[in-house]
Amino acid sequence: MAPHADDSNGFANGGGVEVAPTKDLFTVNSPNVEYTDNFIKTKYTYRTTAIFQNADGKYVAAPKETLYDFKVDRKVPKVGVMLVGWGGNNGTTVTAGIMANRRGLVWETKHGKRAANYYGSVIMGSTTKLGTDSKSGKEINIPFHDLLPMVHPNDLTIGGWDISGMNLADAMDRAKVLEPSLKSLVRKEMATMKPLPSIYYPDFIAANQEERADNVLPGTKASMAHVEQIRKDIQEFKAANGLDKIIVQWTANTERYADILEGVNDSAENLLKSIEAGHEEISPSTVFAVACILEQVPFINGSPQNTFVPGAIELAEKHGAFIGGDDFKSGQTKMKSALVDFLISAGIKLTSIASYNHLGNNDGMNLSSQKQFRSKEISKSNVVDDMVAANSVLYKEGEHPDHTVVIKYMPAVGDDKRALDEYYAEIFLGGHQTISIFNVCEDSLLASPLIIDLVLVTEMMTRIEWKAHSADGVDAKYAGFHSVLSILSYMLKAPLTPTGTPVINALAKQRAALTNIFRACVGLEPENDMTLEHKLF
Ligand SMILES: NC(=O)c1ccc[n+]([C@@H]2O[C@H](COP(=O)([O-])OP(=O)(O)OC[C@H]3O[C@@H](n4cnc5c(N)ncnc54)[C@H](O)[C@@H]3O)[C@@H](O)[C@H]2O)c1
Ligand SMILES: O=P([O-])([O-])O[C@@H]1[C@@H](O)[C@H](O)[C@@H](O)[C@H](O)[C@@H]1O
Repeated sequence: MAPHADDSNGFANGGGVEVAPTKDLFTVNSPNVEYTDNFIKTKYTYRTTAIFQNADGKYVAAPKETLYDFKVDRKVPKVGVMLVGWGGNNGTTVTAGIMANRRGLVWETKHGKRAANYYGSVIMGSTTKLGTDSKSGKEINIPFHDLLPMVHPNDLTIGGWDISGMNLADAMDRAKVLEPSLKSLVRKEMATMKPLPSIYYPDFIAANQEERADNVLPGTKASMAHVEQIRKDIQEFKAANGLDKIIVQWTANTERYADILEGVNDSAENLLKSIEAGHEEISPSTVFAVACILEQVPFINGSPQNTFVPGAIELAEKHGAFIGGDDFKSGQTKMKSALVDFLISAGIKLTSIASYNHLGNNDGMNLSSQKQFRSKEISKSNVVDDMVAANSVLYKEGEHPDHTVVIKYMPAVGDDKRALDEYYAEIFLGGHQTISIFNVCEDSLLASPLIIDLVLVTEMMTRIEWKAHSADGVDAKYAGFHSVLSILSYMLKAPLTPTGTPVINALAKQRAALTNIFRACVGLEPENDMTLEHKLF
């Protein structure tokens, strides 16, 4: 059914004039949803449960309703993605992958023909339940990408920076990720792509990376000149390609953690002063983040280091710029966040997690250096904290499973990481359950779809605004979501959240948050899977 035109208070009155149906896969017929040529406007009742504790310590639960107005810009812009570390395994793989999809390529492998796809992308490869068929009662599921007017990855323009000046065809060969038959089909176009020179502060990544650093800007410490050069690169890339919007992602090497120093990077003002002064504790990734924030371009960190020092977060909030991170959640950890959620929510007391992997790509070589490994060890270890803390039946205050993370560099296996995990748990009457998993992850083929999802969701968030709904029609101003995009957590190992807010790592909860926030933007209730229509008759 086509939507209705709005009435005086800006929302459909259910009896207005029909407007032309949109080209979207679906429309929502509701008095709380209005479609115009440019916007979807919804009046949304956000229902939660407020908990109070009375004098004798008992909880009192009270349903709570908060009214919001959401506004979605339906115009899909022309979007550019600039990758820091473009010449790496992920960067070359995601570039070739989008190229292959755009051209509908099919190539020969030893297992027969293979066609380009977006498997592993939650936005492009999964579906979401829209609702229940009013006649048959069957679930109606739609491609996740159709839930909101999102950019299509085939339409993305890709560029970026690398400390290695190798063109993307040669870098693709260096990465050793893709089949030769596929590489031959994209080689010509990839060879025309050359990363922009980048900033390189040797102390932040492993010394074994030095030999590829032949494409660097002058200076080995932070400087405003570096910030301005990155901003200029962004502006020129946007203009040269006729783009409406740019998203920047860090898929460069894992850096060591930066020390959080009072007066240096603890506030926006101090961080800018420190960059001006060339302080040696400011990392390349933080300089990129500052440049993007000042350029009002979203910056996403796909690596585990603490790019977003307190000063960077404050700067983003001050400028209303989007940031997100940290560390793509591609294989071993993604599985962990689902398995731990299953075990603990099933009342099984997980007591030990051993996560070992070895890999032979350049990332693995960089991680063979202890300081860079430590960044990864942190992001891979914290992923169970919320699930353990939520279950006081199994775990006493402060109690948690043993958890060890080991990563070894074994050049022979290249990008095909071998992950060996053991989950050991206590079960009924003193029994034990041991789950051992051997998992070969082709790391870059798992991470590249996440790079795409992070771009699509981040870009969509730049077109969503909200305000508190006021019944008396007082026109509060629309605003964007908080600068720290915690909605991205499904794609990330160590989700960055607004200061003081909880970190959710449980994979199902992360996906539900993404789904239901997008559903709210078209005026639909959260999916709860109660299916009472199939239980009460
Ligand atoms: N592939 C995965 O499964 C996966 C999963 C989670 C996180 N990550 C993270 O993503 C990042 C990239 O992974 P990868 O496998 O592509 O690594 P890679 O080593 O193949 O690529 C990193 C690229 O970054 C470049 N680089 C390093 N410092 C730079 C700088 N200051 N500016 C610009 N370029 C710079 C390197 O030259 C290299 O080309 C790593 O930090 C890795 O930990 C990867
Ligand atoms: O996402 P995930 O498979 O848990 O973690 C991976 C690690 O196991 C791997 O050693 C590292 O090189 C990748 O960058 C990635 O972080």
